[in-house]
Amino acid sequence: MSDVLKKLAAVLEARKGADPQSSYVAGLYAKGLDAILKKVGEEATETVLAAKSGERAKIIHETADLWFHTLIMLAQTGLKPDDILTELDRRFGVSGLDEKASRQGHK
Ligand SMILES: N=c1c2ncn([C@@H]3O[C@H](COP(=O)(O)OP(=O)(O)OP(=O)(O)O)[C@@H](O)[C@H]3O)c2ncn1[C@@H]1O[C@H](COP(=O)(O)O)[C@@H](O)[C@H]1O
Repeated sequence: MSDVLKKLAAVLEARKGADPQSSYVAGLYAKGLDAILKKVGEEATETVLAAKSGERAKIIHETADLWFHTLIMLAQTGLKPDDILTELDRRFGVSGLDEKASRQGHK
């Protein structure tokens, strides 16, 4: 799968030292965690409405906005996408689905 999450997370880290006037992300950091969480909440609502509309392009656009703002939230709280991917990977392993998937792959 694409490593865009990792690349984007690196850009978001770099924006921590940027002028808030020069960058949307730096501007959000400057406003603080509450402002970031407000955006996450708004984007989550917009994603739900998009899914209800059933419009594929809208769902993709709003989910991208939600993921993007979630990545900013993670950066602000000292976390990286890998922390979440590791947790999902662990759950996948616990469910036994990875073993089943690899067995099917070897059929
Ligand atoms: N992926 C994104 C991205 N997705 C969404 N957005 C911004 O997130 C905001 C989404 O807010 P809304 O949907 O509410 O739309 P809006 O009404 O225009 O925004 P608001 O006025 O409500 O803030 C918009 O301003 C978008 O421009 C993004 N801004 C930046 N990026 C990436 O982040 C990187 C760093 O961005 P800068 O910090 O701006 O350089 C860039 O290189 C891009 O790759």
